[in-house]
Amino acid sequence: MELEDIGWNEEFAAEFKPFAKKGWVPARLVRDNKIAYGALLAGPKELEVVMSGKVYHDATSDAELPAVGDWVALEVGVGGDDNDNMIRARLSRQTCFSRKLPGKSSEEQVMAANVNVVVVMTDAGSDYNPRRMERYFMLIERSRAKAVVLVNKSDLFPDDLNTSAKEEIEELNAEADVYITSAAKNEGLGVLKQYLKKGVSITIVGSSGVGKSTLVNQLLGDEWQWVSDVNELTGKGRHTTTARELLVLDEGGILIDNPGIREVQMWTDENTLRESFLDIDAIASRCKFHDCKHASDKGCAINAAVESGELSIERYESYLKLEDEIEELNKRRKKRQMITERRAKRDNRIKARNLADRIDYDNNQKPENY
Ligand SMILES: Nc1nc2c(ncn2[C@@H]2O[C@H](COP(=O)(O)OP(=O)(O)OP(=O)(O)O)[C@@H](O)[C@H]2O)c(=O)[nH]1
Ligand SMILES: [Zn+2]
Repeated sequence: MELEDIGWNEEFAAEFKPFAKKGWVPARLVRDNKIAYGALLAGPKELEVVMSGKVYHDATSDAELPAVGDWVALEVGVGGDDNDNMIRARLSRQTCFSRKLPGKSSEEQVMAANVNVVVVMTDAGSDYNPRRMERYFMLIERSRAKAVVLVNKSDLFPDDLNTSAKEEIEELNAEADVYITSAAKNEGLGVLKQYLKKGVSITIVGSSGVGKSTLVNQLLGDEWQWVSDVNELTGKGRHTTTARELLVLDEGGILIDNPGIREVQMWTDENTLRESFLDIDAIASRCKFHDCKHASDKGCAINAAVESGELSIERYESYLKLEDEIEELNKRRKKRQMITERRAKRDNRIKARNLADRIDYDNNQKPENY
């Protein structure tokens, strides 16, 4: 395995020159364990690494800390205890797939660095939501990666439905490549070959249950050939490598899949939910009473629409559940935000765990006029 196989290129090499003079080596981060990172080096070799106090302190926000997919300059074998591989610098990101955390408008969370292609999975059925698709496109455009959309589960829907979803998505974003696929039946996936080339990093996003894992399994093949040469070297079996968030596919291409990306599927909000019921809102505006609960209220336009067949009963029921769903969503988000903040505080403390860093860190924690 060469560095090029895992995404190294001329720009990275140019930026790395001064670091090479110090005896540091390039590595790509394949895992973020919070306490330590996993890094893949030429060889191939996989090492546990920690970030230096300088890298930690120079980061003015969490988004600037090393993330999965980043290229770093590594000092191998300093000290002698378990902290002996140190991230000395992070190279500039050529792309950066990130999201703004809900509630903290300025806080950015990096899901993966240096991703070249983001594959969005949806289907032509209940998952299909043009507003959500637009928001994915927004994230991808900001990341500077290429957008590829799979209208999956094509085996479950009529051809014309699949085609109209595809065409509508193409209208939303002329830059995106859109394909109809069935991950379960391994149909139409061949189009991904054009992206899965040596050194190209891709990641997959989409709602829960849309087929992401099924696609990953198809790409990896039945034998789950995770960077087999690395495995031979480290003696790590398939179960120990599942924690790795960056995989080199045998046929070429690098797959990045981590919890941050997985969670993007929950990244929906009140507005998106409400927008998906705009048609029903329009009907509701015809209700006789302004505060109509659309249950058995007199003069309810929604009830009338259900009776006349203009509105399906299923859609009516999900509309009634909307308010509950929004409340649930907001509760979940608040909880997640609290956990994230608490965890971030703890992790930052742990990351600065070697002694010098720790002293540095503690000094910085003191008030200015201490
Ligand atoms: N009919 C059909 N079923 C599919 C297809 N792709 C996936 N499925 C099924 O849909 C279900 C969910 O698929 P997953 O691959 O686990 O979905 P996921 O996106 O990874 O879901 P999360 O792990 O929750 O994010 C499974 O039962 C799959 O077998 C498809 O193309 N056609
Ligand atoms: Zn009503």
